[in-house]
Amino acid sequence: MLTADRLTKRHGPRTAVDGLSFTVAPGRVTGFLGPNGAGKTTTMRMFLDLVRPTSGRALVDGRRYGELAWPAREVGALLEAGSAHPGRTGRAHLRAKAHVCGLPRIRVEEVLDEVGLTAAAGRRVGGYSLGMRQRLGVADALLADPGVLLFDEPVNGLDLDGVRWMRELTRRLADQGRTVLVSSHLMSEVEQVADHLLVVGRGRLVADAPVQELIGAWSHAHVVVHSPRPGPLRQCLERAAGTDARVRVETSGDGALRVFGLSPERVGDLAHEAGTPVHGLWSQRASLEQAYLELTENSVEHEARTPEEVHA
Ligand SMILES: Nc1ncnc2c1ncn2[C@@H]1O[C@H](COP(=O)(O)OP(=O)(O)OP(=O)(O)O)[C@@H](O)[C@H]1O
Repeated sequence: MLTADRLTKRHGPRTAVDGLSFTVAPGRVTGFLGPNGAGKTTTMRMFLDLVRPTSGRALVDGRRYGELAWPAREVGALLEAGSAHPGRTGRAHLRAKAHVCGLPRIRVEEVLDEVGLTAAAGRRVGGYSLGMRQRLGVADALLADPGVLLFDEPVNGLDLDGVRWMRELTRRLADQGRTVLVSSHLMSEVEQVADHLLVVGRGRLVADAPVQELIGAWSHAHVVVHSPRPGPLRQCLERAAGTDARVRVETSGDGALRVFGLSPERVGDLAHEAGTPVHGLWSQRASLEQAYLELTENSVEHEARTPEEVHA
């Protein structure tokens, strides 16, 4: 379990992390989502005592990292590819860490096998591809079999096979009952692997909810209607909406009308009643990615909100 309690980090006048409070529960993958510069890396580093909070607390199983009896056995992290010395072999890098942690050498072979690096373990890290370095970073994180894992942008630079492998691995680790926090700046990426999402923008928490709940609340449908006479059609739709605040009509760049709060059937019937020709009419779902971009773009003005509040 990870707990951020009013966690704040300032660099001079710049606030990187601004009063974040959340918990990350075991047994599920929690996506830590936000655009570049939102404060994800800084937050993760505060859990590992690599960055000292200006105020607030970052706790691993209720304690600060520095207070953990066996930190490496309690929390593992993949922060950036390339932290291993380029002149060392992958195996030597892991053996050195195993030695420090008091682990048997056989454990090194186990994790090498788990991340698919056994064949390359005797080669120098300097010659590894980015994907191989990511795998070595994961092996390093898993070496002491920790219950808590922090992965910062783990799929950056990976090819399709590597991305799939990383997804399956994070799922497996969560299914084993571990606490898994995975950061990304892409909704499309975390959406596929996370059970729960923490969304940050400009250092502040803007959403904290299960992925399914966010999909339900953010992917609002609307009707797109093309007419050679959009003006009269718009007037007729707005008249029919009356005082119903859920109904909204917008004109998009290509002249089509976007109608929120009415079914496609109702829009078709209203156009027919008004005698306006319709050249196209369909129902469309706004993507979760789009909703996320809108939410984080304006995040500086917002407090953390539930999905219902986001679209209220
Ligand atoms: N040591 C530092 N000194 C000054 N500013 C910093 C420092 N570390 C981070 N920042 C700033 O704090 C903000 C948050 O950075 P952080 O790296 O945590 O964001 P991020 O969400 O991980 O983004 P990215 O995906 O780009 O790494 C950014 O504006 C960054 O420039």
